[in-house]
Amino acid sequence: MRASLIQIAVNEDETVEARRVRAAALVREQAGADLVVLPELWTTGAFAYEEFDAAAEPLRGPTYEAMAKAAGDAGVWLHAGSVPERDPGGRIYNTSLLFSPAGDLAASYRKIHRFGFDKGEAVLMGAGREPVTVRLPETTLGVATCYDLRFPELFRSLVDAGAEILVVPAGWPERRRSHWTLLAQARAVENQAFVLACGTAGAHAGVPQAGHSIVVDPWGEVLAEAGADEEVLTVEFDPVRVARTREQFPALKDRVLGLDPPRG
Ligand SMILES: O=C(O)CCC(=O)C(=O)O
Repeated sequence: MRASLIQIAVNEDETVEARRVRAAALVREQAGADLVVLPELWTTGAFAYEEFDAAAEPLRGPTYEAMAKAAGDAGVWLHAGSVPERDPGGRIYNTSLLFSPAGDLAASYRKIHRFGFDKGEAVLMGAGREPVTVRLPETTLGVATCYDLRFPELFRSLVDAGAEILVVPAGWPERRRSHWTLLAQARAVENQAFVLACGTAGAHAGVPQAGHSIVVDPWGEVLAEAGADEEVLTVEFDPVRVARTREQFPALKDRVLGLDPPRG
């Protein structure tokens, strides 16, 4: 399986529309890949809180249209990253869009864990409730978005639903880059799954982005890692390695569920 992670730069000197056109062209250039991944909120930038309202679009809005066409033109499975989605009631969600190689919507996922504590995304956006997996011909993807990476129980639920490849678009800040790398490896090791984590480059709203998109195998080894700047990270791997790793080192089978509450 060949995957391309498009670590696009999100800078304020480019309009949303210009970046959308550029992202679609970058997706088309990946024809021949099986899976292409874009980062979180790459139209506005994950920290451009003041832009969310103006840039919010319906699920089937301009980003949907551009990405559906690009996936179909390239003939790839496309995780198109996330957009600020405005639902019919006016609420905004951080929603990921996934397309099949025919350009059809295969799934959408509303980010469950919103970042910002008592400000930013956490107050401006609604929270998703439903973990999402997507069945591909040879494997199953489980999806999560940025801050979700800190919540292992979400990833366990994806693995329980059959996920072998965990795809994590993000807009992770440079300031916590060490957490990004560490958590991507931890989610891969504990779930014995591939992790494909695609971040943004550049800087917006005064927040330099970490870049360093990363692909980790089910043994926790880093297969590929991007630098800080805009880059397409391409990697080949065999999803069968997930089943092999889980057979050869069957730690997932040793889970003890439904423990008593702690005493003390
Ligand atoms: O958890 C972090 O450190 C970064 C999270 C984040 O930036 C986000 O979810 O948008």
